[in-house]
Amino acid sequence: MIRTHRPSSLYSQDDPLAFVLRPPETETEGDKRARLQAEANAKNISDAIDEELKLEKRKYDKYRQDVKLLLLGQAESGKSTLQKQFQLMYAPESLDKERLSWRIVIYFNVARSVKRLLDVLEAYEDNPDDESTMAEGAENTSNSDHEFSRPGGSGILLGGRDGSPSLGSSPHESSMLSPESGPTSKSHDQAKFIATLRLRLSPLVSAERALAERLSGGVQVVGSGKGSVFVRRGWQSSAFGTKLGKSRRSLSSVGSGRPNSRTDSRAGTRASVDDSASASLVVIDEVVEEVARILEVCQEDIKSLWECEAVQKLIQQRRLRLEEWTEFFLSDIVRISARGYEPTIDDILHARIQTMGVAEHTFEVPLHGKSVTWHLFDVGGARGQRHSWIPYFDDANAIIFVAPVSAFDQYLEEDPRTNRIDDSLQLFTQICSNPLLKNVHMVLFLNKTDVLKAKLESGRYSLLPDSITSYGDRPNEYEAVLQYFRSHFLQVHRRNNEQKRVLYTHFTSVVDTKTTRSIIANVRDSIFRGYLKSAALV
Ligand SMILES: Nc1nc2c(ncn2[C@@H]2O[C@H](COP(=O)(O)OP(=O)(O)OP(=O)(O)O)[C@@H](O)[C@H]2O)c(=O)[nH]1
Ligand SMILES: [Mg+2]
Repeated sequence: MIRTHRPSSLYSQDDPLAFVLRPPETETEGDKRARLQAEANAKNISDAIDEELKLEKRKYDKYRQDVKLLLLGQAESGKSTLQKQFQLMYAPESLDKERLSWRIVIYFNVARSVKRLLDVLEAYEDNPDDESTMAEGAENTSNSDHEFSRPGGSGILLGGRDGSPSLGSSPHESSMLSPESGPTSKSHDQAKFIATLRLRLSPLVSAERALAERLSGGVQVVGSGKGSVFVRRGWQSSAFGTKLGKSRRSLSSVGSGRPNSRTDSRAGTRASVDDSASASLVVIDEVVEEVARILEVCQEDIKSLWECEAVQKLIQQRRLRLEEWTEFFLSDIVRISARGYEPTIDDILHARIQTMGVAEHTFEVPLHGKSVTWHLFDVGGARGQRHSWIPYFDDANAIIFVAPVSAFDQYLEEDPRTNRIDDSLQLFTQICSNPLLKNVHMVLFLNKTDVLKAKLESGRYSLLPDSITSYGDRPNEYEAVLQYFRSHFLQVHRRNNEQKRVLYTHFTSVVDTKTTRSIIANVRDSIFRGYLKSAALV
């Protein structure tokens, strides 16, 4: 019946394709065999392609059902540290296997911190009365007009109003130099002491550049802060795959800027490396071994530098502001410099290296006796990195936005005019209002609460109206400050919440494994509730 409605040519008894493809009448037996063989080969290839497509489709269908979680937030907010906590919880053996490869990062953190202390002392020696004498990374005093700026760039960040600190007086220093009494000879001896330390520590300071190059594979990221070192996912295996006995690289051979080919070629692409695979290499690197030897020799000098009165006084006066990891590693330098040192999990959680692009980590997370694959996307948070987040917005199920509440007195490394809390609020506004993310489960981590607490308890920091314009007459106490910052973030969310979605907020210190574990479990459950609903499994 249907036939009658169709053009007659379609109902021809002869298949036109078969007609064209039919063998020539002159085909010999040999030709026929060859033709049949070619047809069989073509069919095999076609079947293989079909199978591959089916596999891809299955993978894609599964990927669609997996949980995709983005960790977003500005640089240094704690995203990668949170990723390590996920790894510790759901793939602990992979973090354990990576343990040795973290040595280079920790050594780099130590070398850079030592260099920084020496730079500050030098600047200070040259100009002891200049309150703006501070090292790189110290706060900028100028021209921001946001809520968290200091009115008129006043001295809240500078401190140091009670005269010039005197240099040096650690036990090691006294025993070395036996300073004479009297201010002139003391300051002379102290200057000599610092000069001696500078000389003794020069191999470590020189090694800093070599370590940076080794870590970054010579890749320089423009516009992302002074001297920052970025790594991609998988750096543990790709950057230090040189095993002893094969093409050794020593301190003297680095500095050529030779890029690591894998690190380079993947720029702008998704970097996805299986955790267990990347971690299984035993990494022995000549550069690292040489730095380990230098550290072993220098440990007492580093300790003296760290404990010396000049440094401690500059810290007290907030003329020298140190990052969390500097304090953590220098306070424990003897352990870290010991022969055969292996980083602990706590060391790994405190180690600092900037993330480049977007790094995907995959975990199997248990759910009702089964397991669901979670893809965790840890992004680089510096301004120059943020463009790379966007391709991941499309199919994200959940976001953890990490905002460091301790950063109220800090400015972006990549833009010293922007206060870090302001930047976090602006970024959070963009995330909350992004139409691609309107159905995403949103979690906010107000992080580095331990650092905030320590700052406030030191009595050296204040949020009173002279430092933050809208703080009003609230008390300068931890709880009040936390609630104040929380209310700012909640307000941003409320103003950009047409979908009436819930915002789950947590006060966190993601270097603290115990508390972070229970927060992760909480976040996992809330994400799963949404996941089950959307997967129509309940
Ligand atoms: N004390 C303390 N230190 C923290 C906390 N969270 C992160 N850190 C430290 O802050 C430094 C920066 O943390 P990362 O996790 O590398 O920051 P990130 O957000 O991944 O930074 P980018 O990769 O540059 O975007 C590391 O040395 C961490 O150990 C915290 O809650 N408390
Ligand atoms: Mg990171």
